[in-house]
Amino acid sequence: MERGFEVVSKYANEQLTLPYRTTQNAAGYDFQSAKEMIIPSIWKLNFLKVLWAIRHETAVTPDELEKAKRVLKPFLIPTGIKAYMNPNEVLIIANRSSNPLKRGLTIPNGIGVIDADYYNNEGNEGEIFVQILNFGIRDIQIAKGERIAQGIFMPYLLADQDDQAQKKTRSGGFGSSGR
Ligand SMILES: O=c1ccn([C@H]2C[C@H](O)[C@@H](COP(=O)(O)OP(=O)(O)OP(=O)(O)O)O2)c(=O)[nH]1
Ligand SMILES: [Mg+2]
Repeated sequence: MERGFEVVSKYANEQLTLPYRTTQNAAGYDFQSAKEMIIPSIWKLNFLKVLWAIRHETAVTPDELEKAKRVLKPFLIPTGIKAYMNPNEVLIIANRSSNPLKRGLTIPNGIGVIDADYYNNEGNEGEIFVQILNFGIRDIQIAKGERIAQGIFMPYLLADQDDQAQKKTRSGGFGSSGR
């Protein structure tokens, strides 16, 4: 066993498709969304009003502020998939190039870095999520099973000083190691 994909246990009975390549020399394994999701356009809220209000400390209703925070925060699309790989390998999650062009969907972290020690971590079993922000003018509906991003396995290198820093055991993702 070198590297590959498995369905995380909470999706065991949902007939998810493991990531796959669509052409002979495709580098990326396409990941599907595990759930139907609506990704609201960041322009949907009264964006300028909220920004103006915050900046000038004028009245903005708690509702407007809540909506602003919700819509401006990236959404995490669950894939229901975990990836195993050799310890010197990493899985890079990249956007599909058609996503920004056709649907205004961007991956705000640029790329996702899926560490080998994320697999089966005690916090979330290593489920891979795709961060998405919709900068388009329409809300976007993502169907369950729709391809949303691609994963590329790569080897990575260590710096000469690598053993100087103590290593922790990974217990989750998205800031689990602190700030
Ligand atoms: O798009 C992504 C990026 C990361 N991850 C998971 C896998 C990765 O191993 C873990 C940690 O990612 P990263 O190190 O980039 O984020 P962090 O903010 O430094 O979190 P942590 O403190 O958990 O390392 O989160 C995803 O599922 N999707
Ligand atoms: Mg990290």
